[in-house]
Amino acid sequence: MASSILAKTERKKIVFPTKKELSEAMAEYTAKLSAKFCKKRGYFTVVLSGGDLISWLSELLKPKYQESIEWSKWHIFWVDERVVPLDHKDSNYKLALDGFLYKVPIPIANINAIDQDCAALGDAKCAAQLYEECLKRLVNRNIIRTYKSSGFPQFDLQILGMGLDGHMASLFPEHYQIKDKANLVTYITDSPKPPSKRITFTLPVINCASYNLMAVCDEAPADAVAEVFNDNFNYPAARLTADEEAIWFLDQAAASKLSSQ
Ligand SMILES: O=C(O)[C@H](O)[C@@H](O)[C@H](O)[C@H](O)COP(=O)(O)O
Repeated sequence: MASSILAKTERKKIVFPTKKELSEAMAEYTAKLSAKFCKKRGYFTVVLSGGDLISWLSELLKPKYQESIEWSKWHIFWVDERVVPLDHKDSNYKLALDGFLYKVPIPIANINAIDQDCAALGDAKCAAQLYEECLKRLVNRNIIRTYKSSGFPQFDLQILGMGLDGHMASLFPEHYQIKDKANLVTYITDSPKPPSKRITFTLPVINCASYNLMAVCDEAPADAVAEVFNDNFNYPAARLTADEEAIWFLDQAAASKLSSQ
């Protein structure tokens, strides 16, 4: 069902001189979309991943955003999560909570973590199934929109990072999860990036989002960035599209291997 409903947009990019400017732009981008969606539908659905970008998002803690953003209308999700107890240092939920979410007035009921029992037991399959059910419940309550008439969840903004091997979310090269078009959420128990057990949105769900912002900094991922911009689809991140806009925010170092900047 999913391949026919995949959203398609051109891949865009903006290169920033430094990480600081990139994180300021990321906060501004997020705040503008928050205003747009809160006005339009009274909700803003935001999907986070793990990694460095959470620290870049702390720009949103600045007073101008603290005061202007309608935090009570935000609903938070994770594009991927490590299946570890929610208070474990490897948990993406804990990372975002400590780094940013605790410090803004988003109602706790709007923060959609994976099931804590599955997480504590390290049961990735169960965690993926329950997270998919959670998405479906929120679709039924009209908090998450659906992409056209497909029934696929459509998030307002998804903020992603990319690994050195070109993975995004927990969709890794040469792992079957990248081909899953039947489920909304799937799982992996042999992730090349530790920890090994994770859940992840599938590619159709990722690409149905209205706005996908991929943020990559530093020299280490520069080769992978160049592969993506050469359309090397063995790199999962090269498959990122969106309904409205799929945009890459790069710092100068991450963009250093691109043929044109
Ligand atoms: O939980 C995770 O590991 C991720 O969601 C993963 O997809 C991450 O976003 C990239 O690996 C980039 O991570 P860094 O920013 O740490 O390089």
